[in-house]
Amino acid sequence: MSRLSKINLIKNTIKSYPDFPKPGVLFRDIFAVLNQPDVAAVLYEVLCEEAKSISPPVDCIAALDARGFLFGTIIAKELNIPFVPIRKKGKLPGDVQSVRYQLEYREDEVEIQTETIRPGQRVLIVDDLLATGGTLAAAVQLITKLGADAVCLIIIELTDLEE
Ligand SMILES: O=P(O)(O)OC[C@H]1O[C@H](OP(=O)(O)OP(=O)(O)O)[C@H](O)[C@@H]1O
Ligand SMILES: Nc1ncnc2[nH]cnc12
Repeated sequence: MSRLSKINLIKNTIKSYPDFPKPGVLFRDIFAVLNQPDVAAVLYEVLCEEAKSISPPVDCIAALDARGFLFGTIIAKELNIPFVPIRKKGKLPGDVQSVRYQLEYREDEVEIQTETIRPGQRVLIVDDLLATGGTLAAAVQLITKLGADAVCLIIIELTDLEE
């Protein structure tokens, strides 16, 4: 299967739900892909190929709570590099760095354990979806605060939030 066919298969499997969780939001459900093992395998393959092609290579994967975890752990295993969680406020023990941000339909705060990232590392941030970009921007800020460099890998980019 060509790369384009793989991407089209993934795209056509993602389900869309109008007006969820509130009017005006077209919710894209990545779980529809994980519900079909053959399509999930294609998605994992595309993500791992993408992550492996990054040059210079990344030192670890930082994935976003919660849907980013579904893909970040698989990429980390395939590349044999550490997995680091970026979680919603109050869920990670020990010393943490925090950043507050605005989502498409609410406000939130994300945290990372300071000991998980070393200055100078190249960190691949993984998430399922980019809407306003607020979550990703907050994650990049967290990585930067710890003195590391951020590279990003996102599955779905919403190009029109009014859709
Ligand atoms: O680009 P943005 O406007 O910031 O939105 C994108 C973020 O919103 C969703 O996560 P959510 O916070 O809903 O958490 P979940 O993964 O736990 O469902 C999604 O998984 C992204 O992380
Ligand atoms: N439109 C959307 N679909 C799925 N997850 C989202 N997170 C933020 N906006 C979203």
